[in-house]
Amino acid sequence: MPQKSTEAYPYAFTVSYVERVWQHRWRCSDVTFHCLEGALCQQWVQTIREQLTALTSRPKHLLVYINPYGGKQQGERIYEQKVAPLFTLASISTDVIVTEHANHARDHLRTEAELKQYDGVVCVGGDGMFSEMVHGLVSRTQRDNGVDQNSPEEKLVPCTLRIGIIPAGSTDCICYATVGINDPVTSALHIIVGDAQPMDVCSVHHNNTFLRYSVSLLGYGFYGDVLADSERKRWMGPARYDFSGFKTFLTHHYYEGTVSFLPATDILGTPRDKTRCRAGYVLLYKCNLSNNIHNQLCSLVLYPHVWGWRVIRGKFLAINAASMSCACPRSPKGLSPAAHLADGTTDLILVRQCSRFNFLRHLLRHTSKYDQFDMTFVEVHRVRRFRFTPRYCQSDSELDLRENGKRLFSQICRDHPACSCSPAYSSWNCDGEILPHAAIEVGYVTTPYNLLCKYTVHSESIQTHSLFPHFVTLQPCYKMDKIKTHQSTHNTPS
Ligand SMILES: Nc1ncnc2c1ncn2[C@@H]1O[C@H](COP(=O)(O)OP(=O)(O)OP(=O)(O)O)[C@@H](O)[C@H]1O
Repeated sequence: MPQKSTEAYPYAFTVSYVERVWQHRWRCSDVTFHCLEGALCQQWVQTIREQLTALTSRPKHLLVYINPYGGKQQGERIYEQKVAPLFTLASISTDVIVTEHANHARDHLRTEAELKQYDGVVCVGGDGMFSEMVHGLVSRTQRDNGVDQNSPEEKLVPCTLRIGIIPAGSTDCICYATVGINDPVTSALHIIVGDAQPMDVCSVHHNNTFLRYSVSLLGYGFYGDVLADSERKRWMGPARYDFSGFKTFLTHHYYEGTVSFLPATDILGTPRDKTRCRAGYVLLYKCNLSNNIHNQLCSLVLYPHVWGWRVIRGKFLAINAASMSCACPRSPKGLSPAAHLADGTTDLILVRQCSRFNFLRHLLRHTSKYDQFDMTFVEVHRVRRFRFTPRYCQSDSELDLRENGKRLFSQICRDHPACSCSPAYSSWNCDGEILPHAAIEVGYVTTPYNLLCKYTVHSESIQTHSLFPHFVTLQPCYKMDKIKTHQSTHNTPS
């Protein structure tokens, strides 16, 4: 600000706000307002403070878990340098726990954490850390409410606490699919402004025993085999996924079994919709419905009339259940581009036995804008529940798919000599973890918690550099000589 104006308006205050700088990337900017009178300045500060305090959706106290070993092992640095300063600016107090071992966050949330004192729980890490938090929080909520987690018939009780994720992992698919970008600052700003997005969770069972929750991808066949192989090659770092992916593609194993599912027949959207919705239901985007109508529609689809179970037997290269789009930087539209985050369904994608060339075409569709499901050997169903039973039933001694891959393979070939090329079982990849059973039942897809993030639905209509009505924080009222000078901005409260 020119020296003359500074003298004319000696009082000032600075407002920080969130700015969209490029597509889904957000940044914090600030603007300084200059006043003639100290009292007027103080009045402005006071009023804006009151407005900010009245915003109940914003978190004030957060519990933060940092995985120091996720991704490129930058979790602590990312938090200290990029996230903590923003939380401080927004007057958010935090309790920070740097995890010391796998499942530290899960067990702490499940048993010790004093959850009542927090407005949300945030993890700094990848999808594995996020899954730990989901397991800790959802398990604790079900236990506190007397829900039997082992029963696939039971619907999950919602958690009151919200969950946030700061991307610091290898793939960060959940962050990408919900925020639209893997950027720690953008995620921190979504958390600060209190954006929240309900999310579906599937509970996975075997013989009426709870195995795990899934929020993104349950994959048998191709994605299970890729994960199982890549786990044995951890020493290769992130390159292991490419290596194992290529190897699994070449082996081209198919698996026989029976898929039974309960179709979600009464909902309006389908997995082949062209439009995208990251806020629960597609009509919000298509017809610009008001939030009220959107909420009514969401509750409508949560209490549906359901038709009977359908059964499909066959030989499958892949069976995938996508509870969200599963978009990631490599597959910007994801495995099921039109999947909704919170409509109580999952998109069940069946890829039947086909030639390698056709399977390659199918995989390449994940990276293109063309319809993923427009192939004769691919079918997709929006379902509320499903089961899978492999053709050759397992005995319990054969179940340790994680560690005994080779032993299992030879055992299977012994037991099933007709099988000369494909093993009888694959593994289930459940959000990046291998399940110990091939026969599974997925309970009702429910929406038990809110994610502190949001993939803005009307993104196309918002101009870059637009000012969001979210004041992040307010600097105190200073005399002009105490604040930093902003040459480019000159705002004067009237
Ligand atoms: N202190 C720790 N030491 C070892 N392992 C940990 C620790 N804290 C968390 N973990 C485990 O590390 C696993 C991987 O972490 P995370 O998901 O953060 O990173 P990633 O696997 O690199 O990323 P992504 O899941 O996005 O590919 C998690 O399953 C978690 O259980």
